[in-house]
Amino acid sequence: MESANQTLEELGWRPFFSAQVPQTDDSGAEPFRVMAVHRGKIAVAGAGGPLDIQPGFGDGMAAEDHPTVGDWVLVDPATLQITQILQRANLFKRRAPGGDQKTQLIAANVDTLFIVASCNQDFSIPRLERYLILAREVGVHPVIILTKTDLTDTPETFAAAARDLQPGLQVETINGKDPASAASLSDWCGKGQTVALVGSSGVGKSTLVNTLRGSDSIATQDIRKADGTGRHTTTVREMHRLHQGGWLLDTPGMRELQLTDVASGLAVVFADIVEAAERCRFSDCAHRGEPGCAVQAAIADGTLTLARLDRWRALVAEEIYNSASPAERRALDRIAAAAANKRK
Ligand SMILES: Nc1nc2c(ncn2[C@@H]2O[C@H](COP(=O)(O)OP(=O)(O)OP(=O)(O)O)[C@@H](O)[C@H]2O)c(=O)[nH]1
Ligand SMILES: [Zn+2]
Repeated sequence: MESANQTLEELGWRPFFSAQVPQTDDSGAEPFRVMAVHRGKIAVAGAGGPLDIQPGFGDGMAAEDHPTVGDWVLVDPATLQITQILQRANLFKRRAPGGDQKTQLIAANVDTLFIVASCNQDFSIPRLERYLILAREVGVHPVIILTKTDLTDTPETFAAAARDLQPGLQVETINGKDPASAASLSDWCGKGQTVALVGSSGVGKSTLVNTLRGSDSIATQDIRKADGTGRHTTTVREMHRLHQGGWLLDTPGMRELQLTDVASGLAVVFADIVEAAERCRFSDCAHRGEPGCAVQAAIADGTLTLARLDRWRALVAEEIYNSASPAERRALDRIAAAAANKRK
């Protein structure tokens, strides 16, 4: 069992969570971390070791009131029931596929989001920007990981372009196949640390995961092959132990997260444009040539590029669309179709 013999601190326990447990609580409920959510049971781990508990907590309540992997919960040792989900430091969720707007929880309490991209023709600033917006929206610390440094003579050019995205942004360049190179990520992968990773197909996420999990990942695979139970297929979401003692939350849902409802993340990543727009003469300025436009002024003096303004416009339009209800979307589709007809 991956989670055997961990102290609470090693599981990621910290003052943010302990402050939520009343000192005078005589219910006897103890903190556990949700390690995996299977179809028929929830695997948790606490100071006394791992435990399987029955699902059911939160039934009939909103999606957010259900436990998800990474959560800290209080469990009554007598009944083995969850009595409370502690307030989350952050929560990754998405709209369930299909038009019914249902929310699916992906992961909770992630310390660091690795945004993975590669140093080659796939490197894309707009794509990195989208993941950064997601990180800011969720409130998780982002670190940009640029893989495949061994395939380029100029990894620093890629790193510099990424660092330009936001002041103070952490950017690491690595060869994901080389454990010594990936060791530069230790700060975020040590005991008690929880990481998750996103990035498009082929950038080297699986490779990096295998390197970070080290012998554990090989051991786990071998066990799964040997017992042939196929239990992996019944696991919905799971925390994986990293070689350096941290935890990785890695699921397809996590890797493929899309932007939805990220208005505040957008405002943080494009704070320069938002701040300039506040200085425009007209409060409804479209920044398309109006007099007294501070955004156009920023472009003129070189502090803002037109390309960045265009990316912001496209993301704002997308955010409006994605956050709209199905009826609003149909209206937006009609407006777009009418505009396209006019241009013809
Ligand atoms: N040279 C080199 N190759 C790498 C590196 N990282 C990954 N690769 C290779 O790139 C290819 C894609 O890597 P994956 O780890 O499968 O990429 P992924 O992001 O998991 O892709 P998906 O599973 O499609 O999401 C594989 O052939 C890897 O061996 C690296 O740092 N250097
Ligand atoms: Zn303006």
